[in-house]
Amino acid sequence: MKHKKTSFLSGRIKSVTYALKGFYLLISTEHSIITQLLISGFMCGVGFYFEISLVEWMFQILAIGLVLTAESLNTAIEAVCDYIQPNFDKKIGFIKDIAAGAVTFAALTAIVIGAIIYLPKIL
Ligand SMILES: Nc1ncnc2c1ncn2[C@@H]1O[C@H](COP(=O)(O)OP(=O)(O)OP(=O)(O)O)[C@@H](O)[C@H]1O
Repeated sequence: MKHKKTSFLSGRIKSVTYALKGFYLLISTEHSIITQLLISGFMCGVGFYFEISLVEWMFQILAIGLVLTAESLNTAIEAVCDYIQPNFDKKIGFIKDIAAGAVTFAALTAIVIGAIIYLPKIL
């Protein structure tokens, strides 16, 4: 699809506007993202409770960002799949499964980071 030629600056501003629109759509309509945000908020509360260090906060925030990013990309892949093939299709099932697998990678990483931060404080 051809777009009208825009200047570098207005092109960048438009891109940021679309990205913010996507961000708003994710946090306001996608249940998986809302669930992850609630878990992230809870983990931040736990972080304040245990008064974790600056470095621990940095790792926790990185882990949260990693999971939210993976979940968001998975949501986008699911949306593309549902758009191009709304009916049952083995290949679509495979694509959705591996996209969900990517979220599992991120979630496992976050769990390990959480364990490294909190287990010594609990045990
Ligand atoms: N069109 C399809 N054809 C074949 N298998 C599908 C199809 N749609 C979904 N599946 C299977 O169902 C699983 C869940 O798909 P779905 O799109 O419901 O993801 P979800 O993670 O449950 O979605 P949500 O993020 O909305 O909760 C997929 O991983 C895949 O195995």
